[in-house]
Amino acid sequence: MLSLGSLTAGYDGGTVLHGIDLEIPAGSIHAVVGHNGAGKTTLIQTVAGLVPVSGGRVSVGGVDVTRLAAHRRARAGIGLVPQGRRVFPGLTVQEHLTLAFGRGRGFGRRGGWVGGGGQSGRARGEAEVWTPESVKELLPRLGERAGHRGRQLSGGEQQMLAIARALLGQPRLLLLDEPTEGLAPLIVQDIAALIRRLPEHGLTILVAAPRPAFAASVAERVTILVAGRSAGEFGGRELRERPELAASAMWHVGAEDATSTIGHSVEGTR
Ligand SMILES: Nc1ncnc2c1ncn2[C@@H]1O[C@H](COP(=O)(O)OP(=O)(O)OP(=O)(O)O)[C@@H](O)[C@H]1O
Repeated sequence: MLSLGSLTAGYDGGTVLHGIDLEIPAGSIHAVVGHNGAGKTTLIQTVAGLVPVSGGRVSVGGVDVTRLAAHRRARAGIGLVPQGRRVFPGLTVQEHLTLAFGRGRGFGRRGGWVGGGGQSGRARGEAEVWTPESVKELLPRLGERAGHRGRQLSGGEQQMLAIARALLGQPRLLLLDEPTEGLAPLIVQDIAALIRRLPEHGLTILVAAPRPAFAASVAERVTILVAGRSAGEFGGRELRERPELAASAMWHVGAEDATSTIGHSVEGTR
């Protein structure tokens, strides 16, 4: 579904991602883990089309979208839940949902790769078409809070609203950037349970998270990012059973030259 090949990207100030390779099958959950500044947000935003690619390729559903602008990727079915949630403090939950639904109408149904490479205008394969009502069924708390304004919501409720808003863009690939940032442990479990259920609704997920334990609790596969490079890919189950594998990959490549030590550190931890 999502395929990154030798992806290099960054900002005017310099390259942040150095040759990332990643394959995420349709309907699966993949997490990318790393310390602050490792490049998780840059990776998510590069897939969303918000950070320019300087080398390599991004393809979704077999179609190369490397040169496609962000708004066209959104229309084609790439949804983003940004870091920090970006909920409007003065708008109610219902207003957020209504606006997102209006904006997302027709999203996810255009672009060659949607619906298994169908033609423009063709309906999306089996992925769900979300409405404000159906996202409130998925997230009953939002129904209970429909009349509350953004600023009255807890951090967990704001995160649910941010996810609901992205779903109303009718994505098939959903990118989540640090969805548990600043949340209490019990709420983190709720968000994890929610993310695990999303593939049942036809979604493929890429989630960025600082903590390997959270990543391993939601994802089938976990990539460890160190200084903009992959320092290893593990099974979620493998990391749940042997959390030291992630710690080792994250810490062995530190002050030393990342390029020369990554291969060694990954080999040494398997
Ligand atoms: N808009 C920007 N312009 C220039 N450099 C940036 C920009 N955003 C991030 N960077 C740099 O890119 C590198 C990777 O940052 P990024 O935010 O992708 O990391 P991260 O893993 O998401 O970290 P965090 O957990 O702190 O969000 C850092 O060195 C950062 O300073």
